Amino acid sequence: MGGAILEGLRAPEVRIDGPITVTTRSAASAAAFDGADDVRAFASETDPEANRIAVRGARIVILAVKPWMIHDVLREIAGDLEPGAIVVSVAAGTTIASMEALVPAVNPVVRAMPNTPSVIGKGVTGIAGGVAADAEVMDTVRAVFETVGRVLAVDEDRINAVAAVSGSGPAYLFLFVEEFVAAAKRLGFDDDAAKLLAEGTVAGAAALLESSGEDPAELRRRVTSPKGTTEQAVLVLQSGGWADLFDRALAANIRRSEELAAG
Ligand SMILES: NC(=O)C1=CN([C@@H]2O[C@H](COP(=O)(O)OP(=O)(O)OC[C@H]3O[C@@H](n4cnc5c(N)ncnc54)[C@H](O)[C@@H]3O)[C@@H](O)[C@H]2O)C=CC1
Ligand SMILES: O=C(O)[C@@H]1CCC=N1
Repeated sequence: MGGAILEGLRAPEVRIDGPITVTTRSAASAAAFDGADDVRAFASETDPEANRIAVRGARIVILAVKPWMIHDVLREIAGDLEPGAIVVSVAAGTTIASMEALVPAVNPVVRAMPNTPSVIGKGVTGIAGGVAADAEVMDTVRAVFETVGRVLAVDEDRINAVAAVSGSGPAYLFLFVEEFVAAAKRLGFDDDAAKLLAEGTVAGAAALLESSGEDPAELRRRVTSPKGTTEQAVLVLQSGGWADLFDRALAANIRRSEELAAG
């Protein structure tokens, strides 16, 4: 996810007082930035001080390690944070209070829940601030994530729900596409043809939804000729219990965030 945010931030139209400093675990990942003038990369595998060096002088520190690693990384960097530097975690199920307990009180903590379309500037990110995150801090964090898409500010008690909808949401869409392609293949299309038809349709429909600004129900109506073929397929799909399926899927997602928060 950190890489997706970085890709978005590096887009030519985005202006940042740089360079951006990143750390990765592996030296090979860091080496990918050799020669870049907009990114400095350090690898914790070869430089045990990597994270501490990286945060020195930074106004905003974005943590994108696995949820169960966030606290250890915060303990590692806490003493090197600039006074007032904003600490942003994108980790699922890691509470603001648990992070605030590990950094100086002068460092505002913000939780962000982005998603992978950030890599092409079409991300959706929910943000929630802790006790020291005043309006200026939230504006700054909003501005960072707006460089890679759209931003919704929420209270922290809604961030697990944001994760369930938009954070994980791309995976639901990709699962739909996988199933759609598989169904096309079962109708007799070879792999290439099934992908062209099914993936092309999903990509085209998503672009139409975005560019038209129309309600999806209206766009569906325009495809569904009365007494036509679409109507028959939609009736079958609607009989599949999607509301219950989605409710259960999102509830399972939120449950997992709660488990992660409980440790
Ligand atoms: N993948 C997604 O779509 C989303 C992920 N997230 C959150 O993003 C976080 C990362 O998830 P993924 O990107 O899926 O995992 P990932 O495993 O792809 O990335 C983790 C990164 O952390 C780096 N890393 C590991 N230990 C490190 C250390 N000690 N110091 C510096 N860097 C270190 C690794 O090199 C790797 O690049 C998680 O907390 C997850 O909850 C949030 C929203 C969406
Ligand atoms: O699967 C996960 O835990 C992360 C959080 C949201 C999307 N990916």
